[in-house]
This record gives sequence, C-alpha cells and structure tokens, in this order.
Amino acid sequence: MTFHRHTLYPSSQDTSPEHSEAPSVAASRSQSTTSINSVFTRNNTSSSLYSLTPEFFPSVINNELDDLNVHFNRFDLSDTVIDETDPCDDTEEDTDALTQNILSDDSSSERETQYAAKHSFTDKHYLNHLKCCASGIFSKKSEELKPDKWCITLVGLPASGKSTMVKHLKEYISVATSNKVRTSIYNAGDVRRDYQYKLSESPLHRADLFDFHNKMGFQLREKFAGIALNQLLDDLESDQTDIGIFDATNSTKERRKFISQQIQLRSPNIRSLILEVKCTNTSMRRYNIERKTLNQDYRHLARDAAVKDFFQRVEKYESNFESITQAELKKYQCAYLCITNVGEQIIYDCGTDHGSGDEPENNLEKRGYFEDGVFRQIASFVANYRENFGVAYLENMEKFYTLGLYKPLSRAT
Ligand SMILES: Nc1ncnc2c1ncn2[C@@H]1O[C@H](COP(=O)(O)OP(=O)(O)O)[C@@H](O)[C@H]1O
Ligand SMILES: O=P(O)(O)OC[C@H]1O[C@@](CO)(OP(=O)(O)O)[C@@H](O)[C@@H]1O
Repeated sequence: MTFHRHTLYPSSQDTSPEHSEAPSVAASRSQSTTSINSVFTRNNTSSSLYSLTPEFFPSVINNELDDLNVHFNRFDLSDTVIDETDPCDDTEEDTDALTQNILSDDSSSERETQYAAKHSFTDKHYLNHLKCCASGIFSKKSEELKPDKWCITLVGLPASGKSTMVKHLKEYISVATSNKVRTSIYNAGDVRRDYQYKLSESPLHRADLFDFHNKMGFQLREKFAGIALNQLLDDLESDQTDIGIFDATNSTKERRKFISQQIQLRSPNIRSLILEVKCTNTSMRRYNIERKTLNQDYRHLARDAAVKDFFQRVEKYESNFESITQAELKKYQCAYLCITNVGEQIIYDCGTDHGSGDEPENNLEKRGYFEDGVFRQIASFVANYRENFGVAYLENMEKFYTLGLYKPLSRAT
C-alpha cells in the first residue's frame, strides 16, 4: 500500500490502483476544523456489512441510566480534537507538578495513612510497596535510541474498546511484519489490579477510586499509570520492544502532558502517536459495559451491582474528560488517529500544520513519521479495522440483544 504524503487513504475522487487497499469508507474532507487532515465517515451507501452501527433498545438502556441517575451525555462525533489555540500555556514549573505528585513520597503519605486507618486499611505494605515502585523511576535519559521506536498513547473512556483494539493491533503488526516488529501493551488497569488483588485489598473500592475529586484515588491512579508508563519506556530503551502501547484512559490534558514529558526525557527519538478510541453508540457502550463487568474488578460482586458500579465509573471519567486539542498535538509532536464505533468514523491528523513556520525537528513529516513502515501499518490497521475485526464484534453485539441475552437492570437495584 502506498500512502500519499499526509494521506492515509485516498480522497473519494482518487481511484488509482495504488489505493486498492483503501477502506470502503465514504470519505469526506472535514470542513469544520482546518487543522484536522481528514475525517472519514461511513454512510449507508457503503457496501460493507454494518456500514452504520445499529442501536438496540436505546430507550430501555437510557431508562436504566435514568433509574440510577447516571448520565452519559458528553460524547458526540463532533467532540474530537478541539481547535484550541493555547491550552498549554502553563509554565515549566507547572508541568512538573504532576511528576512531583506521582513521585512524591511525603505529600500524600499522612493523608493516606489517616485514610487507611479510618477505613480499617491495615496493610501498610501495599502503599509502601507502591511508593517504592513509583519513586525515582523517571530519571533515565537515552538519546541514542534509534528513531524507530513508537509510543502509542491510548485515549478513551472505560469500555470504549481500547484494550481489545490494541490486542488486535498487536496481532496485526505481528502478522503484517512476520514478527519483525515487536509490540507490547502496558495497561495501567492491570498494574492496579496487581496491587489490589495480589498484595491486599485496596484502600479505595469500586467507583470511588475513579472519583476525580477524591485526591487519594486520583494519586493512586496516577501512580499506577506512572508504573505502567515507566515499564513501557524501559522496554523501548532496552530494546525489548519496538512499539509500546500505553493502555489507560489518559483522559486529561495534565496526564497527556506528563506522558509527553516522560517520553521526551527518555529520548526525543521516540515517535509519538495518540490513538483515541471512541464509542458513541448507546447499545455498544451498554454491551461493552456488560462484558467489562466479567473482569477481575467485579469477581465478588453480583452482576447488577457490577454493571451499576461500572456505569458510575464511566460517568466519573466522562464528566472529567478533556478533549484532545490541536495545540496539544502540536506541542507534543504527536500524530493522531481516532476511531469511533469500531470504524464508523476515522479521523487522522498527521501534523501537516504542526510544522508550518516551525523548525524542521518540530515537523512530523520532516522527522520521517509518514515514511515509517510502523506508522503505515498502524494507519492501515485503523483504516481496515471495521472490516477485519469490527464486523465480528457487531454480529456478537446484535446476538446479545436479539437472542435475549440482554437483561436490563432490575429497577430495585
Ligand atoms: N472491537 C472489539 N471486538 C470484540 N469485543 C470488543 C471490542 N470492543 C469492545 N469489546 C468488548 O467490550 C469489552 C470492553 O472493551 P475494552 O476493550 O476492555 O474497553 P476499554 O479498554 O476501553 O475499557 C471487551 O471485554 C469486549 O468484550
Ligand atoms: O490511569 P487512568 O487513565 O485512569 O486509566 C487506568 C484505569 O482505566 C481502567 C478504566 O476502566 O482500565 P481497564 O478498564 O482497562 O481496567 C481502569 O481499570 C484503570 O484503573
């Protein structure tokens, strides 16, 4: 497959043979946001199965949410990448605040101890061990890294399909490159689960941990994420892997800034891509949440209570979600891909505007991003995701609703 400069897929007019692998997506240039390179949205003239994502029982699902007083309302397709001019105006001192917060051994310890005591949390080992892991970990620098290492930062709400998609990506890259390119996934949720279930019970439980107003919960999550990110960067640096995927929600600007700083500290040669995974279809979200509650987080909880808790978790993330901005992408020198509803819509921003007037090293094209085989593979994977992986998923979702497997929450829960 040959990519045109800045072009992952052909425009709808381009029918040259080199584009024969292009997705069967009705392509349309985005008119609204000049900085976004392209937006592709399926429409019902697309020939493939499930060109549009069906909804099942949307009003029943909305009633479930209403009964619990949970509201999913922020997301629609226009919410992706805001053309904000100057969101990153904070000083370098500010930029270190989160790092300090994550690494700090003392600022939160007293409160944590008090909290633990108050909540009969006796396993000091848990927090001490966590602090050991999180301290002193971001001090390495390795500028000599070859410029073919990639860090993919996922962005997306819980249950939007991030983890599943990147497992598919890993498989895809492995097959497409005959195992020559190694991909590894670093999941902040898995780090958390390790702490919560191997060492002891967590001091915070269920949806409380994900409450952004709960300082302890916030700090713990940042630490878990820091551990996962550090492992990723270690593995890139020691050539254990070629593509490191950071799987977390990464839903705030501050978190994304932290990630970018850590990448830069390790090596300016690490190439950076944000992959946003969105799910705006009510039935998909509900189906994914049902599946999500089968994981270890809810092993001791009845199904209805688990679904309810996960609804609340998603709502907490959603109400604190900060959309990615053009200024972030430019400042952090990130390529950007966004996939919605397993490929109903695909957006990409290859940074064509990032470099205008900038120094060559600040221009993704001049840094060779788009000639890079890895980038092409990832872009091709995203472009063809619906056909290759999404259709099977949509068939299963349809069965879930049409074969009576969907049991709405009982109003009494
Ligand atoms: N593309 C997909 N293919 C198959 N199953 C999917 C897909 N996306 C989501 N799911 C289902 O939804 C559940 C939640 O998705 P997951 O990838 O864990 O979301 P996230 O990582 O964003 O929290 C998965 O366990 C899986 O059952
Ligand atoms: O660090 P943040 O971005 O909050 O994301 C990590 C969190 O994402 C979640 C969101 O649900 O991931 P996962 O579902 O994959 O387990 C939590 O488990 C995990 O603690």
